[in-house]
Amino acid sequence: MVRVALIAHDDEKPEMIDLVEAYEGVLSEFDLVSTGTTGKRIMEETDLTIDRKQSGPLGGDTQIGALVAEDEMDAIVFLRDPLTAQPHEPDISALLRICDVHDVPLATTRTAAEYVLDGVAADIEME
Ligand SMILES: O=C(CO)COP(=O)(O)O
Repeated sequence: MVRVALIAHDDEKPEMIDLVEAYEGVLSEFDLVSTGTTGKRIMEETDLTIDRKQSGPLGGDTQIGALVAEDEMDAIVFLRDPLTAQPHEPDISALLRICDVHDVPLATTRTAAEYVLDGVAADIEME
């Protein structure tokens, strides 16, 4: 099954909820993983089931990075807040880097996320 991670910083969580509601049908076909609070919010607002890792500042990005390193992730949607410093910036950078290393598609904005999710869904349909 296709495995997709959903992560959003606090200021981006409303955008993530809006995106997930628009793509709920597509996302319901995927095996979803998320950082703690993002996953909690998504499950409160939708019928999706998500494997919630730790909250980002407590290691959630690192846990998802480990899945990328083990070639267990197919795509990452990470709606980052570009205007606010995060205490766990090293973990965030490490996740972005390991996605580059393993060539895992990573979207950090709403529009990029739509392209990535549409692409992953199209790949499934072609199989
Ligand atoms: O901080 C995050 C990603 O770096 C997101 O963590 P939460 O989903 O727990 O808010």
